[in-house]
Amino acid sequence: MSDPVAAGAAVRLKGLHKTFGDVHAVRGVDLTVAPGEVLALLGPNAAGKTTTMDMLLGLTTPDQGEITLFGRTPRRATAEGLVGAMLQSGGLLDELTAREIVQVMAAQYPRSLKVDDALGRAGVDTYARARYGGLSGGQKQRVRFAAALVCDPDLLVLDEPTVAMDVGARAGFWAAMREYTTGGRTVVFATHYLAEAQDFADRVVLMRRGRVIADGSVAEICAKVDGRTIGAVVPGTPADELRALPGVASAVLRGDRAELHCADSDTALRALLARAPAAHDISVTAMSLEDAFIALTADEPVNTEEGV
Ligand SMILES: Nc1ncnc2c1ncn2[C@@H]1O[C@H](COP(=O)(O)OP(=O)(O)OP(=O)(O)O)[C@@H](O)[C@H]1O
Repeated sequence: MSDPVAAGAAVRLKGLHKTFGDVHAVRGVDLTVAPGEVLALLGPNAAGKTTTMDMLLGLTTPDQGEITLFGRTPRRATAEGLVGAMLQSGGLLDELTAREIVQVMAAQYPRSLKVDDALGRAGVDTYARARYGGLSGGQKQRVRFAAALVCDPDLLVLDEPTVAMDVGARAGFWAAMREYTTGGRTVVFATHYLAEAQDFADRVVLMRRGRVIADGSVAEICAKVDGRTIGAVVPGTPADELRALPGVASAVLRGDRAELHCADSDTALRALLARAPAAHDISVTAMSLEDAFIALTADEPVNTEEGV
């Protein structure tokens, strides 16, 4: 490894490919994650996020490519307790209590947090003695989080960690994550909640059809998509006239309030004020992460399981 960043990387994926029958799920993913980085993996359904994470953790073998975690194989890094994971798949034993599950996990590692500490950080204290099988979906997620944390890992890998959590549980989860990352630890998480990526990630990697199509900070990803949105109250101006203004790509009118999506917002704003001099309450905003996500994955069928 000649690249010093790659040499000291928490995660290094090089030329990863994975095929399931006819489905080429991951098609040449290269990714280096520095220690201390919090990386959100985004993409539509079937983009290859879970397959990439499973390979990263050594749960699935790539057809091609190399994976190292802190310079070790995934298996070795996991055995040394450097990696904690919270995955969509893999059930925990329904008969055990939350506390027993975390105890079993802790016993497998050379160093670990105190079980009560992990339970407390994950917000499980109040139902630690309840059987796992009897817990709600969001409560189970938090037990999984405690189980991932207990080895006191340097890298946490989380696949849609807040699925099934209510608003309060989700806020508690991210507060615990902030505490965990304060010490410079690394997190790779996949999510469909773009606000979580926006609020929590240092870096966003956008996947589509098995490839990385954008990689950067939220601001950098948003800047990949040209355009801005102009909002304004425009009394008596028909939508078709707004749509026809130079610089405007599309327009939505709700009552007198217009939202103009613009390829060239300077030109559009001048034209708007010329056409509707009474326009007021004007705002010009950059693309949100959601706008960028939709634009960059635009021809992707929504909610399909097709990967080819
Ligand atoms: N074990 C498997 N057997 C067959 N096909 C699989 C398997 N695992 C994944 N796939 C396929 O690989 C593609 C990528 O799936 P993957 O779960 O990695 O996507 P994802 O980005 O995590 O999607 P989602 O957001 O829906 O969780 C999909 O087409 C999926 O059907």
